[in-house]
Amino acid sequence: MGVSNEVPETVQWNGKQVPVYPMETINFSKIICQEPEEVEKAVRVCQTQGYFYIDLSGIDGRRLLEDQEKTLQLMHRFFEAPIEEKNQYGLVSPHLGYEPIASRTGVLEGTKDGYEMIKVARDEIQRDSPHIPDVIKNSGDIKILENAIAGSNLVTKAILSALSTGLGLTGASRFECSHRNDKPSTTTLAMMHYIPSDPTKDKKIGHQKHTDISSLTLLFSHEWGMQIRPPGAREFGFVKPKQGCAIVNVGDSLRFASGHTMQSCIHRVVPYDYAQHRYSIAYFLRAEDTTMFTDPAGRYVTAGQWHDEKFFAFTTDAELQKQAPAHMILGGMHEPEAEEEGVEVLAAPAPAQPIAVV
Ligand SMILES: O=C(O)CCC(=O)C(=O)O
Ligand SMILES: [Fe+2]
Repeated sequence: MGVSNEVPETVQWNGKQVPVYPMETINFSKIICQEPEEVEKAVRVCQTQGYFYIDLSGIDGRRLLEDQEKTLQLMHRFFEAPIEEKNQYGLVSPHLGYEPIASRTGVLEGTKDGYEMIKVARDEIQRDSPHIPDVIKNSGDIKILENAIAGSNLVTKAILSALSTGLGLTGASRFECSHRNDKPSTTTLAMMHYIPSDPTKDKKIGHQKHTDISSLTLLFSHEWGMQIRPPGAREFGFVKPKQGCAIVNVGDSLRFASGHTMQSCIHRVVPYDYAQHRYSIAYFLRAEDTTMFTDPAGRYVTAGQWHDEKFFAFTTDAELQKQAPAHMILGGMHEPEAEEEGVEVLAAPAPAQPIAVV
């Protein structure tokens, strides 16, 4: 079969045809220069969709792609280590430390999550003796983590700055002014490992449906599994990993800071190939802890408070989570009548077939 560059519209998954949603691509090199057309496109995409690919394949972004490959190697070494070594400091705070598999609600009714995660906070890595487990704390490892964090910070800040320009924000009202590098925030690099799982029988599955707390999330993964639910869409569908690109999600903080005009991306992770391990790296650019905004309930809250409340909702047991205000997990985004709640209904057990495109 010939190789096609076309994105297939649907893919066979879990016994039915599931959409593969297209995403716009924003060029990082153009964003750095704030080229007006690219800036306008970024604003439009954030207002209408809340997600896009950022193309890092040019000279300016390529280094970051290399840093991510090094981070992946480090992650393999970390996740293969014994649990006592991974859990040396436990979860020091919500944005720092190790979370074992099944710490949160899973993607299916009655399941727990199917991933383990190590988070290294941007503020923490700059301390003299950061809480990073010894297994990834030699000087080479620290350099890799620093580069990944600093590079991701540059990319997300450049996007943030372009969005401010595109919205005509000036002075202190520009988004960067509530994301200053030297002010405390929960900004963090999260490295995740999803274990192989079969949704027809396993009880530790994927990553529950949510919007991110962050302002912008920069996400790298070579493997399929990420699903989004675009604004107004009746069902979840996959997004395709794209060579040379990372995925950017708008999170709650930027939605709130934009007066709720930007869309927070509703997403989740499901096992695509049930036998596959999946690795993802997410940089969560968050607002300074003391930044104030109005949440979907009309409360005037700090970014720190929104983070803590939402983190609690994520990690609390499923019954309590259901009692959390509806706007909490989805950041005030609305879902049209749930035609399907996806994988809860497990029609057929067949895993997805690999797709013949690159
Ligand atoms: O693993 C992924 O691809 C997404 C992870 C995610 O949505 C999150 O950590 O917020
Ligand atoms: Fe997320």
